[in-house]
Amino acid sequence: MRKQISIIGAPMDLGQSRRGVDMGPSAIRYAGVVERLESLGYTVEDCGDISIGKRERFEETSKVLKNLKAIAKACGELCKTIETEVKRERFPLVLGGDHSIAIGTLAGVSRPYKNLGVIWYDAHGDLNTAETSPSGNIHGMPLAVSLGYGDPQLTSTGGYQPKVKPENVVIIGARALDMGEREFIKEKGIRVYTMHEIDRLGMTRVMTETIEYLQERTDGVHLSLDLDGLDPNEAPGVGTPVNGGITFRESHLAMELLAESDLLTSAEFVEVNPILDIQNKTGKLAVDLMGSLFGEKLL
Ligand SMILES: NC(=[NH2+])NCCC[C@H](N)C(=O)O
Ligand SMILES: [Mn+2]
Ligand SMILES: [Mn+2]
Repeated sequence: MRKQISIIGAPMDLGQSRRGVDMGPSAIRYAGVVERLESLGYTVEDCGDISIGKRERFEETSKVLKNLKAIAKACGELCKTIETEVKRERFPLVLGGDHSIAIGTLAGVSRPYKNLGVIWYDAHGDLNTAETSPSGNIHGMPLAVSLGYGDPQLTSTGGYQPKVKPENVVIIGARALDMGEREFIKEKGIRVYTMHEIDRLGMTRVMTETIEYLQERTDGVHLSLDLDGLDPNEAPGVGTPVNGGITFRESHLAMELLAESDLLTSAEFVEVNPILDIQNKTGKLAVDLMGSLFGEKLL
């Protein structure tokens, strides 16, 4: 992986209804992300936070795409910031914020690649559109948007689409998929390791298969890690917790195997909500996982 990391905060909370996730980037910084990565030999530049435009929250226009305009605008800005860092040949590490920011992240990281791979580490598929969403919350839609499905104000982020092809996506940790998402997955042939496969095959095999699969077909890989992919016992500070999740150990193993593969070209850690958290446990967990992802060894 590139030895120079650019940290970009995206304090977004408009993609869902629980306040506080906009403080996620601060919580991750307090947990010592910069020092942790520097201790591993990286040069780290904290680019600060992009601006989100909270006041537009009140210009509610649609119940099926809540805060659409403000989210589209912020994602456009995030995309531009990331593109600048990519041009500087730095590794973009984005801190969320709710998962709707992935629309901007993927728009920002994907342009140089013909076949960007995406690992979506999440309890959810985030494959809804306005038609299938049970909530109208855009944080349940960013993967669909990045595949080219959804409102044009979102899919057009960065001025090109799609950002990712369905065959280059691997979802890991899924255990709460809406009906429309299940159909979408089958129709598009997206590779998914649900909790069932993680239990059955073990994380080593899940990650080995994922890495081999992406190595064969992609020219860069983005990790989009939603902290709710982990079990709520390990990650209590998330807005949409789902029981029966990936453990702390399994997640560290997954990060270590990714580090070993040297496959990643960008990453983001999202949905850390300090208001719902217990003494920043989830923020600290995010930094611990980053440690493993960037090559920390036990011995
Ligand atoms: N990034 C997330 N935590 N997404 C949760 C999405 C929950 C549900 N599928 C919805 O569309 O509302
Ligand atoms: Mn999720
Ligand atoms: Mn998510």
